[in-house]
This record gives sequence, C-alpha cells and structure tokens, in this order.
Amino acid sequence: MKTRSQIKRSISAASISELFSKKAKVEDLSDMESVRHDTTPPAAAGPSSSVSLTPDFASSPSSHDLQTPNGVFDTPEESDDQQDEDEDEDEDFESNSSTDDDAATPQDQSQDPDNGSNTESDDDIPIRTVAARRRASRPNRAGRRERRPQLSWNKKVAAQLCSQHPELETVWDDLRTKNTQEIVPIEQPDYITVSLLPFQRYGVAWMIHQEQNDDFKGGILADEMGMGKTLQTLTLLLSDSKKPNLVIAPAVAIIQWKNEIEKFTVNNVKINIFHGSNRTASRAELEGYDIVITTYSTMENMFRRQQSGVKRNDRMVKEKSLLHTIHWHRIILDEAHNIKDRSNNSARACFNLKGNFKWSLTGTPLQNRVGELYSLIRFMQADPFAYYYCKLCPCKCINWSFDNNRTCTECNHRPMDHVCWWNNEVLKPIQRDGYVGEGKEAMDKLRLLLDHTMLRRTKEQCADDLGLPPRTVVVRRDVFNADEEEVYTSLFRNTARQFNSYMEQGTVLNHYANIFELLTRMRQCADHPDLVTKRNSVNMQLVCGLCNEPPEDAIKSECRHVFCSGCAKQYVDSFEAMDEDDGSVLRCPTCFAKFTINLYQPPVELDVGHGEHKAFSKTSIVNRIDMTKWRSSTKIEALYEELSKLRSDSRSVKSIVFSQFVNFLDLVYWRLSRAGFNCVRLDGTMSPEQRDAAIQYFMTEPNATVFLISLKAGGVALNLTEASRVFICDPWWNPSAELQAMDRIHRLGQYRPVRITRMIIENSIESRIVKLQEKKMALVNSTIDRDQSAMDRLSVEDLRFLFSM
Ligand SMILES: Nc1ncnc2c1ncn2[C@@H]1O[C@H](COP(=O)(O)OP(=O)(O)OP(=O)(O)O)[C@@H](O)[C@H]1O
Repeated sequence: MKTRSQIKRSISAASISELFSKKAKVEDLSDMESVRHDTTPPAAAGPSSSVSLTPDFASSPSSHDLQTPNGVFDTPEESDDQQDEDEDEDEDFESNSSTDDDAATPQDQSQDPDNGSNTESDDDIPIRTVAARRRASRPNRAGRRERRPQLSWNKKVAAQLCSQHPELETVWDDLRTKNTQEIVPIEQPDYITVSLLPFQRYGVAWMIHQEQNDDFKGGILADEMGMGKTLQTLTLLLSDSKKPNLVIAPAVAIIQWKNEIEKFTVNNVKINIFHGSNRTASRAELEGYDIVITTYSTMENMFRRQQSGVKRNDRMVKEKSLLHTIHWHRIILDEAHNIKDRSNNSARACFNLKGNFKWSLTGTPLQNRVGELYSLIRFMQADPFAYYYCKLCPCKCINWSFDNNRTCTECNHRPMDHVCWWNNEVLKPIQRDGYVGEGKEAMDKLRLLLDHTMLRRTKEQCADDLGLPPRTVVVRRDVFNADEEEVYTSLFRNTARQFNSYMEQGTVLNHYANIFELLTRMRQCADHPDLVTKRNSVNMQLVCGLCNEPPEDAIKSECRHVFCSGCAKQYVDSFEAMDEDDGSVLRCPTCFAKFTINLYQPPVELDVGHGEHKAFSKTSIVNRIDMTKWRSSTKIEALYEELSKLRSDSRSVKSIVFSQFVNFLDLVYWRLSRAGFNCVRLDGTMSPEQRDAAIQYFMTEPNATVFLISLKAGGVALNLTEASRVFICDPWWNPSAELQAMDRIHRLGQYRPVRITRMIIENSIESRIVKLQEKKMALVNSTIDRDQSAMDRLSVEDLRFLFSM
C-alpha cells in the first residue's frame, strides 16, 4: 500500500487528463433517464495550441517534505540529545558548506533513466549531508532556529548544471519570449479528395510550422478521439514529396491507415504494409515507398533481434533491424500512448528510430501521470528537455549510457552526476510539491513546453466545425434470476471465505494468482454462469491461463503458458500496485512457477481450428457444451430485449456490443443469430486482415446490425460510425477503457444521436466494480492525490471491498 505521503506527492493524472479533456460524464441512470451532453462550443473556444493546465490543487500539500532513502517521508527535526552528539561532527562539515537541502533528496539526482525511480541505496548518501541536516534543525546559541534562505534540491542541481552548461540558464525565458508567429490555416490542398474542416486546416498549418521552426522537429497532435488526426497527418505527409515516411500503429489500425490513404488521396501514393511474414527484406525497396505502415510489435520485435539477438543453432545471432537502419523523413506514432512507459521495449525501440521529423498522435496524451509525457518529449528528442547533463563536465547525452563500471561512456563520471533535465525541472518538483511553490512553477514550465510542442482541441471546442450529434450514456441494471443467483452466491461465498482466510494469514500476495482468477470468475458469472461452471473440458494449451478464454493477441510466459496480452498486463500491473514489499513473487496462474513474461512480445499464433459449430473455434464454449440444452442468462436476455426494441423501432439502426470475454460474445452470437440478427464479430484471436474484413462487412452491409467486439482488441483506434448504439456488457476496472470504446462511434462521420448503455447485474460483483469506480473517481477528484494510476489497478483495500460479505 502506498503511504499517505507517497500518495500526496503524486501529481494528478486525473487532473491533467481533465485539463486536457472535458469528457462527457457517465451518469448513473438507474431509472433509465437519459442525459444529453451538449456539444455546443463555449463562446471563446476555438483552435488553440494552448492547453489549460489549471488543476484544482486547493488541498495540495504545502510542506516540502523530505524524502528519506527508503522513500518514507520525514522532517529534519531531531531530538536535542542527538543534536549534541553530532555537534563535533557538524563543525567538521561547516567547511563543506553543505546545507540541509543537500540531505533532502540526494538520491533524486541519480535517477534510473528507464523508470524514473531512484536507484541509489542508503549507503550512497554522504554522511556529511546527514549531519548538515541535523545542524539545520538545531536551535542556534540565541535559542532560535537558524533560518537561512534555502535552495531546494532541484534548484541546486539546476545551478550545478548551468555552471557546466551555460546554455541551460535561459531555456525557459527563451521559450517564454519566443516570438509565436501567427499560424494561418492552409488552403484546401488539391491532393486531398475530401474538404478539410477549418480546425484541420489549422492543424496541418501548425504541423508545418513546427517542422519549419528549428526548436522542435515535430510534436504531439492530441485532438480528442475521432476528430481526424489521421487525415491531418496524411495531408502533412503529402505536403512535400519527401520520402520514405514511417507510420507505426496498433495492429487493428494499420488497414484503416491504408484505407484512408486510398480514399482521401488523388495521387498514386506508394504505400507498403510492413507486417507479417511476407514483408520485404530489401532496404532499397522500402526506401522507394512514400509511406511504410507497420505495427508497434513488428518494430519492437525487429529492434529486440538487433539488440539482444535471436537464437539460431544454440547461438544468439544479432540481426540488423531494417526499420532502424533507414533514415526516415517523418516518423508517425499513431496511438502514441503505447509508449507512455519510457522503459518498455516499444518505447525504447521508438526512441532509436532515425528521422528528420517525429510526430505523436494520441487522443489521450496523458493517462496516468505527468511522467508519461516524457516519452513523447523523448521521442521527438526535444533539446534540452529530453537530455541528460553531467554536473561535473560539459557531457550531454540523449541516451543513458554507462559501462559495466557504472561510469558514463562519454565522460567517465558516475550515474549520479548525470541529471535528466526534464526530471529535475518538471517531474520531481511536481511529484514533490503538487501544485504549490516549486510544483506550480514546474507545472507552468510544463504548460509552456506543451504550448510549443502539442496541439490539442476538444470536440466541444470544435463543435461548430464537427457538427457532432449529442451523446447519451445510461446504465441498465438487472438482477439475477433465482438459478443464477444460487450459482453466483455459492461462488461468491466460497471465494470470499478463501480471500478472508488469505487476509487473516497475511498471504494475499502469495495467492494473488488465485484471487485474480476468482475475481475473473465472478465477473464471468455475472455475464453467464456457464462461463464458470463449464470450464472443465478446456484444453489448457489453447486458452488464456487467466480468463480461460481463447487467448486474444496471445503471448507466452517463460514457463510456456499462454495468456491474452491484455489479461497478462492487468495481472502484472495489479500485483505491482500492491506495493507490499514482503518478498512475494508473482506466480504463473497455471503452474505456479515464478511468472516471467515479455508483455510486448509479438502475438503467438495458435491453431485453434474449428469445432462442430464451424463459426466458432474449437475452444469456444459453444463447441464444448451441449447447445441443445443451453439456457440463456439475464444479461443476454437484457441485451436481446434492448436490441429487439431497437429493431422494432427501426431495422437500420446498428449497434456495437463490447465484452471482455470472447466466450460470452460467442454465447451472445449464438443467441442473437437464432433470433434473426445478422451479427459480426471482432476479437484478438483474429488476424489484422480478418479484423478488417469484419469491419468492412459491418460498415457496408445494411443487414449486419450487431457488431460483437472484444474490448481488449477493438476498444481503440476503430471508426465505427455506421453504428449509433453501444452496449458495454461488463464494467472494466478502468473507466477510460470504456470511454475509449464509446468514442468508436461518437466521431466524425456520425450524424445520428449516439446512445451508450452500460449493462450491470445489480446483485453481483459488477455493481461493486461500478461503486469502486465511483469511489476511486471521488477520491481522485476530491483529494490532493489526484493520481489516476489507481484507476487501472487494484489495491488490497479494493479487494477487501470486492470480497466483503
Ligand atoms: N474532413 C473530413 N471529412 C470527412 N471525414 C473525415 C474528415 N476528417 C476525418 N474524417 C473521418 O473521421 C473519422 C475519424 O478520423 P480519425 O480516425 O482520423 O480520428 P482520430 O482523431 O485519429 O481518432 P482516434 O484517436 O480514435 O484514432 C474517420 O472515418 C475519417 O475518415
């Protein structure tokens, strides 16, 4: 569990997210009363490159707590006895002119560049600084405490850096006084076949301006989801005839890029989809294309083979990555929040690409904490913000590079002598002080930097241009029937008893795999009890070890068990969030060996084949149980009722149904097809081509009225504006995943009012999850913490709440 002080220190992701986006709030309308979210623009709204960074930090901590080496906060106060004991020692250190601030955060300077965490041990803190701290807190001879003007740790480090790197002294002033030239929207280009909207013409002009101005070679286009970032970028890519350009996108979006290029451009744009086993190996060929489109996993995989090698005849052989060899004209990261964790392999692989201009596209530039923005700044190699500077000499580097002796390969000084400018100027003060004092100053600097590197417009600001219809969100609450309740209650009692005994023995973390599975089962049971009671006959080699479903974007652990990539990430994240530090290790839910898995490995292909019912895979529940005796569930019937009502009102209304469980989608498919609905499916067991074919069919076939989509595979990056209804069948821990899903239909090209229905079983864990979401949201909104990272994760407290009888 995080300490209160730790929580206090964190800057709010929520606040920043809020700063960036005013999303329609999800209203809990148990009585099915609907709420309209007006998209009328406020009078003064309009395209602007500035982002409002004005969080409500009224209750932020005002004290400058000191961080001890073990991360616990204390003050420099000490007992008089202790002070006397240290008297002599102190005198010796007078000449070192150390101040209490030296002792404040000595380890802050020695960031592990990869994760931003402190890496030095207690032993690394010079003793003199401890003594100096004691001296500072002791009364002087007149009985008063010494009060000297104090420089914070970060300010001192900044001063040290400036003495070696004088150019750093004026960085912020230069940025502040920079002549911000007025940006005039471009004219409609003749190479684009569709009329760009006014804010899009402005967006392209801003991108061109960024490239022409020498300060930043690119930037972040962060318009809200569905406002046409792809089209704006495409217009930029074709604004000169320079090539080759590289687009990196999630697998689900690469075909969409291809389609947009074909649909919206007149010239014969030469494109290559660099993905799959048939991709070209020729550098010359790739360099001949205008635009090369690839996926994060392909790019990451190539980089890994280059850096770490690949096993051939029991030897590791390193292979040059074609993508990293070419010098691209522009590099575009679509859904750039994929690299928000600067230490993940995708991020590292992106940082190492070479190009003249680097662009990040994302509707959610900040999901959890301010630190995530570093990845985007680092990707565009913003100078000096992304660089490390040595405090002892003029050494400056973009890559953290230390040899085995832990000395810099450039200057031989130690890691702790090197400081990331971003960490010292922005991240640390905000983490420490929130939005007061130096924290506020740092927040202003961040805003200034974003003003110069990021363009963000919301749907609300551009409502006049977009002309989007209103969006309504409702919650439909049902209760289990008697049979379901019996199964669920027995499952819940058993699992709660089990959980409580782990709690009593203090072994929650040792049994984390078990608990995670129990939670999943209860969530599945709320969809349909069969998902839990008919699990036995599953071939464990072909299902995810966490959700027991056909694995989506399957990945393998070192112990060779298979998992959905989404499940494994959630499992690892939640365990890490426990932060109990009692030596427990995360175990594989299948074999209980230590769980080691590369979360960013390319998906493995599994041959699941087809069973008796050809439309379903061999492992599908439909092929494992006797469907002639099958009975539906409350959730499925509620969905059926909603869809039937829609169909009787209008036969042309199309709906999207999201669930996290592929087997549940199979059961829904079975039920709805038998009731005459023409259903289409998309999940993470399908190849990009199959996914695209499903999307095309749904978008163009008038009779295809229901699209069943797995939230893990289709929650982001899709355009599904043919539909105007969304049903979210099971609540997710993180509400932002649900918001992303909703925006698949509330986007440009949507002309009908949009209605979202969240389906909840009232007497089940689902209503508790919704309460938990509300609780976390309230915590986030009302406390100083405002760090939304908790949204994605489960604490022991959360588990206690979920299992309370
Ligand atoms: N000027 C325009 N005229 C007509 N359609 C447009 C225009 N601009 C964009 N669109 C369409 O709007 C839809 C949304 O655009 P796009 O997918 O680029 O949004 P996005 O901002 O990238 O969203 P996300 O962040 O969800 O990926 C697409 O179908 C696109 O073809």
